[in-house]
This record gives sequence, C-alpha cells and structure tokens, in this order.
Amino acid sequence: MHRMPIALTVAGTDPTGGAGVLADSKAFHSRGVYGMAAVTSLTAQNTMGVQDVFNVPAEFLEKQLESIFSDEVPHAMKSGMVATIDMMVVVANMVEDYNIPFVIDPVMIATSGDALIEEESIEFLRSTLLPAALTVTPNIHEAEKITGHKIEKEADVRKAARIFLDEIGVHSVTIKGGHLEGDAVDYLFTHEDTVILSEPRIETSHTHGTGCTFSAVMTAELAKGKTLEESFRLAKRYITSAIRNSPGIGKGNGPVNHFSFREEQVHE
Ligand SMILES: Nc1ncnc2c1ncn2[C@@H]1O[C@H](COP(=O)(O)OP(=O)(O)O)[C@@H](O)[C@H]1O
Ligand SMILES: Cc1ncc(COP(=O)(O)O)c(N)n1
Repeated sequence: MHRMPIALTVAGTDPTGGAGVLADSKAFHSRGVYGMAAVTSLTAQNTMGVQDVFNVPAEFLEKQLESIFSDEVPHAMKSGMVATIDMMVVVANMVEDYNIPFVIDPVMIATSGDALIEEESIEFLRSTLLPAALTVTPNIHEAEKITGHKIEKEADVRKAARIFLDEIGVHSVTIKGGHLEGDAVDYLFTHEDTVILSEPRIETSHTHGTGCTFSAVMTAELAKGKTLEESFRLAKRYITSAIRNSPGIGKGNGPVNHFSFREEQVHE
C-alpha cells in the first residue's frame, strides 16, 4: 500500500469548477496529493459572477470536519470562503485541536466583485483565525481590507506585511500582487526574511480561481513536508503555467488550467 499525502480544503463550491473546492481538489490531485473537502457554502456562480450564495449551517460544517478527522488526519489544510463568524469558530477550534500546517486564503470578494463573506466576520478573521495559520495568502484587495491601508506600490505591500506580522500576529503572510500594475509579483514575509517572486504579467481576463488554486498548491506541497518557501516557489510556477494555458471556458473571466504544469513537467 502506498500512503499518499492528504490535503484538506474547507471552502465554498463554484459549480462551474474554476474556484472553491473543485479548483482546490484539481490542484491537490495534479500535485500528487489526495484531496478532501468540507464545504462551507454553496454558491450559484459562473465565470460572469456570483448569482446566489447558500451558507451551510455551522453545525453541519462541524459534522463534516468530525467525519474527516475521526477517520484520517490530513497532513495539511487550507481554508477559502468561510462566510460567517460561526463557521470561523468551528474552523478555529478544529485547528487548535490538530497541529497541522494551515493555509488561510482570506477569500472576501470574487473576481467579479461580488461579496462572499459577511462584513462583520472580518474582525473575527483578523483577531482569531489569522494568528492560527502557518501562512495567510491575501490578494491586494484582501490585504487592504484586513490592514485598513491602501496598497499601490511595493512600499505599501511592505507596510501591510508589518501590520500582519506585528499587529495581527500572523506567523507569515504571502501577499499576491496580481492586482497591482506591471509584472505579477508575489511576496512571502516571515519574521526572519522576505522572498519575492516575479513573473511577467500574462494579458488575459481568465484568472477566475487563481487565488484558490495558488493556496491549494501551497497546501499540497506542505502536505508533502515541503517548507513554506519551497511551497511558495512551486505555487508561483504552477499558477503561471495554469494562467498561460487557460482552457478558455465560459463567457466571462474563465478558469485556469489545473493540469498544464504537470503536463509540462512530464515532457521535461
Ligand atoms: N495576469 C497575470 N499574469 C501572471 N500572473 C498572474 C496574473 N494575475 C494573477 N497572477 C498571479 O496569480 C496568483 C493569484 O494572484 P491574485 O490575482 O493577486 O489573487 P486572487 O486570485 O486571490 O485575486 C499570484 O501568483 C499572481 O501573481
Ligand atoms: C466558492 C468560491 N471561493 C472563492 C472564490 C474566489 O476566487 P479567486 O480565487 O478568483 O479569488 C470564488 N469565486 N468562489
């Protein structure tokens, strides 16, 4: 029997498969990791926007997590869309009980601009959930919302990182610069050092689910026992390939290709 590393995602669904648990599961699988998923919310969405959201009751999220953890403890986990404080409490309790690498993608708004979590839950996210993570992976808008500061250039990214590390008390923060101008530059800040990764910007509107996919790949690598920096570097290479080879699905902001990086490596 060959035991595979296991990664768990705690996130919402996107029935068109570009974001949320479906995207995470594809990313886990393509990295050779066995994927599990506990669903927080069902969304009715597509590449054009979010048409509706149905939040799972927090007690039922808890039941899903109990089913998983009483059977197998994953080697790493991530959270995506966690819409309410009650659901955040359930996730925070679970993380406290099991000491596994935990990546928080602080999903707040979809690429289309639609809100995905309750405004009141943001303070709870800041005070309780974020300090429990090994790393938190905000995009520029999420970093602005969490720190309360506008981010336009690298100096602002560095200031935001100080707030995450010194005031919020995160272990590390991975700030994704996909929404800034110029090259696609991402930053990993820990208390000890900073790693900056840059790739030329790809001219495309097909970036639906990039954040979900990026954090899922980091989680998959952590599940294999890779370091935070190794996981960050791999996720950057993976997402660049995934965006470059997007499958052109839908009428709006289409999804990325979760398998192109793997195919490139097979042919290397
Ligand atoms: N047009 C692009 N070209 C190349 N890389 C991109 C592009 N847009 C986003 N990325 C990369 O995709 C990842 C997700 O970033 P971002 O778009 O900032 O987050 P989110 O999907 O959460 O909004 C990051 O690694 C970012 O640098
Ligand atoms: C269920 C769900 N979770 C997350 C996102 C954000 O997606 P992105 O990765 O584009 O920020 C989404 N649109 N839907």
